[in-house]
Amino acid sequence: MLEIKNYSSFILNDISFKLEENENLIILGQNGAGKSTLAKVLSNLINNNQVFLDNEDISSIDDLKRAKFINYIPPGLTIFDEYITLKEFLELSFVSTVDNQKVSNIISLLKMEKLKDKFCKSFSSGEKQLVLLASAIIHDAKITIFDELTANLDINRLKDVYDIFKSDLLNQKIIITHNLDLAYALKFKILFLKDGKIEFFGSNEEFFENSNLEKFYNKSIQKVNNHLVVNL
Ligand SMILES: Nc1ncnc2c1ncn2[C@@H]1O[C@H](COP(=O)(O)OP(=O)(O)OP(=O)(O)O)[C@@H](O)[C@H]1O
Repeated sequence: MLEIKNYSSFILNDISFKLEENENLIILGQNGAGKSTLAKVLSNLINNNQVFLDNEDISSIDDLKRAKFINYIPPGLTIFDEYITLKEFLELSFVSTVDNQKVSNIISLLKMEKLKDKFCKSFSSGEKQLVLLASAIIHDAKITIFDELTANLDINRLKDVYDIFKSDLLNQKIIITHNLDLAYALKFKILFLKDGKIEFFGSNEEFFENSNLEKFYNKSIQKVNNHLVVNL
């Protein structure tokens, strides 16, 4: 169980919520609402004493154990080594012993065989996001937080990632996204942030009722015959 209690800062305002074991969450909200900041608080990249994993303050857990518990995947891949290949990068993603078979399996799962021995620095933005996903699967944390993982993916890749999110390949997931079709299709619980405050925390079904869509997105999106329609 993951819990945050009364967290406030100059960006976030009195944040409290609880996620049960293996309950997945989607975090929505406008640009600058505080989604990435909340993710960094939850993973203790922004140090605090208000986040608890199974009632244990995560700031008191040693770094290695915390890395196994919660993994924050940033929106972009930062590569410090110009000459690191995909295969080498993934080998570094293991928290403990490297399993080369697992690396090969993930590379074929994500259809990245052609990139295996190429330098990550040369990858396109979508490919870099797939590297981040592959790394998260290998890392295999109890909770993985994805910050805009799908922003640069084509529709086929988006479907692949959707299938992975729906599968048991990863444990508990927290997904920050601006893609409402993805959020709607995943059916995970929703947290909506506005100006650093939680405006909604509840079921996917309730969030995507037309009355809530109007409240949170004005008239720019509507549900018609169970499909989301954007009005630009
Ligand atoms: N280190 C910082 N110092 C000062 N202000 C910051 C810092 N980090 C974030 N902010 C501000 O806090 C607000 C929330 O930022 P955050 O990145 O959490 O938003 P977000 O909801 O993830 O936005 P987006 O959807 O655009 O990625 C923004 O106005 C941002 O400028």
